[in-house]
Amino acid sequence: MNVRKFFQSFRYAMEGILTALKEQNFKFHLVSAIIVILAGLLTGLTAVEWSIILMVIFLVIGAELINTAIERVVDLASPEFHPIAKQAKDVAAGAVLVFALASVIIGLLIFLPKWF
Ligand SMILES: Nc1ncnc2c1ncn2[C@@H]1O[C@H](COP(=O)(O)OP(=O)(O)OP(=O)(O)O)[C@@H](O)[C@H]1O
Repeated sequence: MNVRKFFQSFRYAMEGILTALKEQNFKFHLVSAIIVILAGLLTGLTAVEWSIILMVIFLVIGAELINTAIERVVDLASPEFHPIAKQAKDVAAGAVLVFALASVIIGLLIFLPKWF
């Protein structure tokens, strides 16, 4: 195993995350994640509940990263307006929305019984 190459790939992945950080939607997901983690700390969650909450947070952020990558590739391949380019971007955005909706439902299922 080439350790140097492994760490270089890690650095590139971190650069990708920093690039996506400039996206408004990515910032929104990060702030939401911080609020949910603070709410979890204040509420008190079991290990299983923390695992589920952290999993959905990372899934939404991962989906947003893939969405940003798709946006960039579409912009590169189709700088001019094209209906297929629109479909690609909108479907990718739809995927993030599906993950985000699932995370909201899961969050409510975990937090609401503890609060009320
Ligand atoms: N090259 C394109 N061809 C066709 N439709 C596009 C193209 N670029 C963006 N769109 C569409 O225009 C709408 C608005 O896109 P907008 O520019 O606000 O965001 P985005 O391009 O999807 O993301 P970002 O601005 O973060 O790169 C969306 O429905 C998107 O799919």
